[in-house]
Amino acid sequence: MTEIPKNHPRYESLMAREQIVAGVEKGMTSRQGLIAQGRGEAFDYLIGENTTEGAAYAEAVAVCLLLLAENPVISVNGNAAALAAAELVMLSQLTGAKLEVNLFHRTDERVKKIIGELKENGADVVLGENAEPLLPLEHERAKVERDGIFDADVVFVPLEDGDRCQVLTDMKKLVIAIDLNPLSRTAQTAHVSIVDNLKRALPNMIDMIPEFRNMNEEDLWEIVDAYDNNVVLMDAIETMKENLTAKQNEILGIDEDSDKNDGKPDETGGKRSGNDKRNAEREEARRNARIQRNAETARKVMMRGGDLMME
Ligand SMILES: Nc1ncnc2c1ncn2[C@@H]1O[C@H](COP(=O)(O)OP(=O)(O)OP(=O)(O)O)[C@@H](O)[C@H]1O
Ligand SMILES: CC(C)(COP(=O)(O)O)[C@@H](O)C(=O)O
Ligand code: BAL
Repeated sequence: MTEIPKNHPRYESLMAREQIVAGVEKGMTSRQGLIAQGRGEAFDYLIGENTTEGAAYAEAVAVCLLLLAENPVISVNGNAAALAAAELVMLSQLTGAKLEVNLFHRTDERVKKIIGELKENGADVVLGENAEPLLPLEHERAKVERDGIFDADVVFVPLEDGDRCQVLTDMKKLVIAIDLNPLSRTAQTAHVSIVDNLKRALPNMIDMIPEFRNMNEEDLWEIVDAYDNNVVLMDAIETMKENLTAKQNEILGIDEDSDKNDGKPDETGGKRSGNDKRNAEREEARRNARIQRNAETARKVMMRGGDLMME
């Protein structure tokens, strides 16, 4: 393993690479997983390598859904096991969700190794070894356990493929996905698409659990019902556009802050101008508008999900 100094500007991302490489060396992660991580990194760069407001919102709704579900299952693949085995186990213990290994590049050996890794991190039972081809798919992701993904009402699929995501939603399950690519078929198909790095999303979700754990079901449903996945996807794409525009302006030497100083000191001791204040107000208004739009259109998407669950 290459020693990565903690003060390296790309520390987190380089460490994740080391984890994925270690996962391949242990026989848990596929070599294709290295490429998938690279695609994720590219989108992470565009989103600013931070959890956006929209992603945090999706993470909160995902926690509510996992707490509401009767038979929630967390689907684990080779990348997720390499990046966050301990967090997956913790999330399963805190929400009562089962863990099931489900692989695209499936081999019995990899399934066993991933189960072993989850157990080493404290998991008691991990499904996946007795999977049968129960999903209408012509590849290995069709193999699921009857008591696990097949019977689940909510399936949490960190790093998922669009095909299975579609099939699971067709089976009237609620699907939560983590995918840094808001354009992927997975992100577009899931009911809750968390456009965030798996390594940030899982700890965030674990931290949120105490906030929601003692809420009654009605209040949790209210949060879920008010959610609109389209707003979250739009927000992720908008953030990427804004980041690209800011970089473009930087290259062009356009100083967005040039006319902002009118001499008023801000809380950091610097200067804060009327323009600056107006920009902050505009940003606030824009954020409120997004949330407003969200509230207005939310019911359509998640109520539909809620109805499906009731059927
Ligand atoms: N660490 C990570 N955190 C979050 N997302 C990630 C991470 N690593 C990879 N991804 C995303 O996971 C996805 C996994 O790759 P995969 O090849 O299955 O997607 P895909 O074929 O593009 O999916 P789809 O069928 O949904 O269009 C990629 O879209 C990538 O952006
Ligand atoms: C590499 C991976 C993201 C995961 O593969 P597995 O661990 O076999 O489910 C796969 O979905 C792919 O896109 O190639
Ligand atoms: N994204 C293609 C393979 C899979 O994840 O199922």
